[in-house]
Amino acid sequence: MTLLDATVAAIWPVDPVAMAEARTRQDRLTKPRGSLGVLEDVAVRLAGVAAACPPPMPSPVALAIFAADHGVHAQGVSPWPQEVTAQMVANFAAGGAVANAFAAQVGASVTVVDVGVATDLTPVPGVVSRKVAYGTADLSEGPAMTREQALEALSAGIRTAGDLVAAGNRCLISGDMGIANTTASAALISLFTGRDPASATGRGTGVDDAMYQHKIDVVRRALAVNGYGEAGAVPQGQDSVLDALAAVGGFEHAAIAGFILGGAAARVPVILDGVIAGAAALVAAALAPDAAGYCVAGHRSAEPGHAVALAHLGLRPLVDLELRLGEGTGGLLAHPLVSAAVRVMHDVATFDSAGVADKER
Ligand SMILES: Cc1cc2ncn([C@H]3O[C@H](COP(=O)(O)O)[C@@H](O)[C@H]3O)c2cc1C
Ligand SMILES: O=C(O)c1cccnc1
Repeated sequence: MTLLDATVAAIWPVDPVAMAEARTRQDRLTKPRGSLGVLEDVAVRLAGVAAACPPPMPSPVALAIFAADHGVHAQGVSPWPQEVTAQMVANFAAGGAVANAFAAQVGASVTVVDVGVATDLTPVPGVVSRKVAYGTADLSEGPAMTREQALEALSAGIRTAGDLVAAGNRCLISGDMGIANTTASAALISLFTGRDPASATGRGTGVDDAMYQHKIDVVRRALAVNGYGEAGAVPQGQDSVLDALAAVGGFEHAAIAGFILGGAAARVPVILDGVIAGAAALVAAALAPDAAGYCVAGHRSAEPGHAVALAHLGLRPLVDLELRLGEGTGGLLAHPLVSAAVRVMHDVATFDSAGVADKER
């Protein structure tokens, strides 16, 4: 049995009994019923994740940033040079990126994992090496990776989640770094939702109008060249899903999909970041439909494909601040909201215990 098979087999639906208990408890707390809006749903979901009411506080919390490079960069789909991936990895390890600042603000640890950066990062201290290859092949000319490589990158994510949970973490946040990865994200989202590439593709780090049209064409070509040009080709079954991921994904997408599966198998919530995480979550849910229940959508990115992915997954984003950075920044910002939602379940008195009169029925 592969690590992926064992992980998928360990994923159960979120617990309906704990969720019903949590919903009942919400209604007994000293507040008008439903007055905490979406936060009540978050608390109920976390009860289902942990199969416990109240659920444990989502801390300690760990961010994992998965970094990789993309052959499709050669098509001119990003205004930034590919070397920025490796340079930003060094920046994460040195504590100098926005993700580090937000992580410090919310008390999250930061783990940086090289799953496929195009340069040798072994000399960089503080980077975990789970490198599958030195970047993917160009997805607009053929498969970005082999099925074996996709499986290896998925396993890297599963192992990272397993290590972080074994170290005592009770909440995981996904992060990404990979110049040109919004192109692979668009291709995955288009492929797994059946939506046209034009509605799944965004401007990433800020391409101009001409480059944006070209980027949509590249995504279209990627789907066609890999045999997904026809509508209704949404993959079903593990081998088909792995082949689709291998065809148009990135190593960090595969790793984040594995990270989600690893969190779900351990009954630990995974707060998703932006469009890269959204694309990866589609892959995770295609491999194990129950995994989506373990995810909280941290935010909605400015990338149009992100909303498409979240709608397909049935996830409602908690924060909408027009962020378009990645790294885990949107997931980190949502963590205090998730914590507050759960703390309510622990700390707030019930009408009975506090002697507060309930409204007349
Ligand atoms: C300095 C810098 C820091 C970043 N941190 C995250 N990204 C984000 O932007 C990249 C995707 O955008 P595109 O597909 O347009 O290349 C990814 O690396 C993503 O993590 C960054 C990008 C840059 C330039
Ligand atoms: O949605 C994101 O996370 C995102 C958007 C643009 C560039 N990088 C990441």
